[in-house]
Amino acid sequence: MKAHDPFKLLAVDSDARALDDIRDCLAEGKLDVTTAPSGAEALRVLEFSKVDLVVLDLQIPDVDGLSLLQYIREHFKDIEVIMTAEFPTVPDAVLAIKRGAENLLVKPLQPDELRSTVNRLIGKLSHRRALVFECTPPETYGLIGISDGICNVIERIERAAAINANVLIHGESGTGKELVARAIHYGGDRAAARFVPVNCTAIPDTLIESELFGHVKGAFTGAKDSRAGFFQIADGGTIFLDEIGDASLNLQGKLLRVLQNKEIHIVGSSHVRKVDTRIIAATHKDLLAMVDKNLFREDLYYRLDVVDIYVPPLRERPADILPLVNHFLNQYAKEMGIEPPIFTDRAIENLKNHSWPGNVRELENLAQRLLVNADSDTLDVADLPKTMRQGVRPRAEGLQTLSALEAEHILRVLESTGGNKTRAAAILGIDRKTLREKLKRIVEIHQPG
Ligand SMILES: Nc1ncnc2c1ncn2[C@@H]1O[C@H](COP(=O)(O)OP(=O)(O)OP(=O)(O)O)[C@@H](O)[C@H]1O
Repeated sequence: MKAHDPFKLLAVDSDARALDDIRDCLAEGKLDVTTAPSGAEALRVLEFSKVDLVVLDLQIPDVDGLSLLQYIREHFKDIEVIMTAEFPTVPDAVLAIKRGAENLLVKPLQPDELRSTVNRLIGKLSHRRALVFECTPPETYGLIGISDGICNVIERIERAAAINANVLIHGESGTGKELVARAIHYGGDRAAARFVPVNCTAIPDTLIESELFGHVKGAFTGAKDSRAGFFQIADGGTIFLDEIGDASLNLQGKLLRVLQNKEIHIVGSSHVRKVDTRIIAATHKDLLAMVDKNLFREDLYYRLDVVDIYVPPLRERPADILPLVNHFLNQYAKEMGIEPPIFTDRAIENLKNHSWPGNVRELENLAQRLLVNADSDTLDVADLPKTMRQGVRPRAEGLQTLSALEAEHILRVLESTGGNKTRAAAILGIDRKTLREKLKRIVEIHQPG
């Protein structure tokens, strides 16, 4: 989508004459008007195309207009809605406004009133669209850091944003891969269309096609309504395939086919549909090693790896630690309405010596925790978590057993993920079950008696 594309208005009314009136009244504006005679048809339009504005009658035959309004609010939060009704009651009008409608207009519609309400909303939508285009972050794309590592990443983002090729981002968990993907999307000419993050580990094998390509009503048992898939939602925009290294071979095959043909089969429909979707994928795994072991398709790898961006771990760019921690302290202090505290030199030294297994995510969580617990305007070593208090670890004396070292590392990683076991397992390179067993053993060892 471009900044000057017309806005799309969907008029929903069971009365064909009312729909004609709306179309006639708004024909001259900066609008592309579509109509739907029922709620079901309206849902289909909403899910398969990018609508900006809906004029929705309260009394449509197959669904309560107020419920449809609520559905639109929950699923398409950027869409503006104007309700219409022939004999609206005061509670209806109050509920419509409460559920987020701009206005409730009484039928028969007065052309001047409809036009002025629509124009007001177009003003709002234009402003929002301009913000999307103008707010494209200039030099750093929202990435904080001064190290050579992060400067190199920013340079690669700029190059990737200027073209339309697929991108593969790799780096440890929490290094900022999703932030990089967003920067590429919002820094390029797809910024006005959607950025759709998809976690490849979260799609059950049985639902892959319907999740990716959508389905029509009745396509399978339980498909009560038509639903758009990720590729339709991201048409004109970008799909961010997170954890692509965990995609099943089945999912890899389906993705490869869309990348090759640039078209999708909506489940239950006999039509194919062209899609124009950019793919940015990310992983913390070594995909080439997986290709060697036949765990990742080589043809898919080369389709994704057109532009390659590596985000280094935080321990390899210690120069970024202070700017990052100060950025998060300022951000959260502002939200809490307090002055951000300042680190002592000793505390800064300890932050730099920490290995940051959870990377920037760990540092962000730490900043938040420090602020919540802060009881003075300085932060010293004693305020840091236990694992960061020693500074440089003792090397010769106080040597630990391998299992004690493992336990310490596991607990440190868990702390960095805020207790999230799935993420901790991913960072540690083990599955959740193994992590659970190891934790059980750690608890047993540390139990008194
Ligand atoms: N350079 C940076 N500047 C500012 N914030 C950052 C930076 N890098 C990461 N972050 C923040 O750190 C958090 C984790 O980043 P993100 O989710 O992008 O990491 P990721 O590599 O995609 O992690 P995962 O692989 O676990 O999904 C986010 O809140 C992100 O905004």
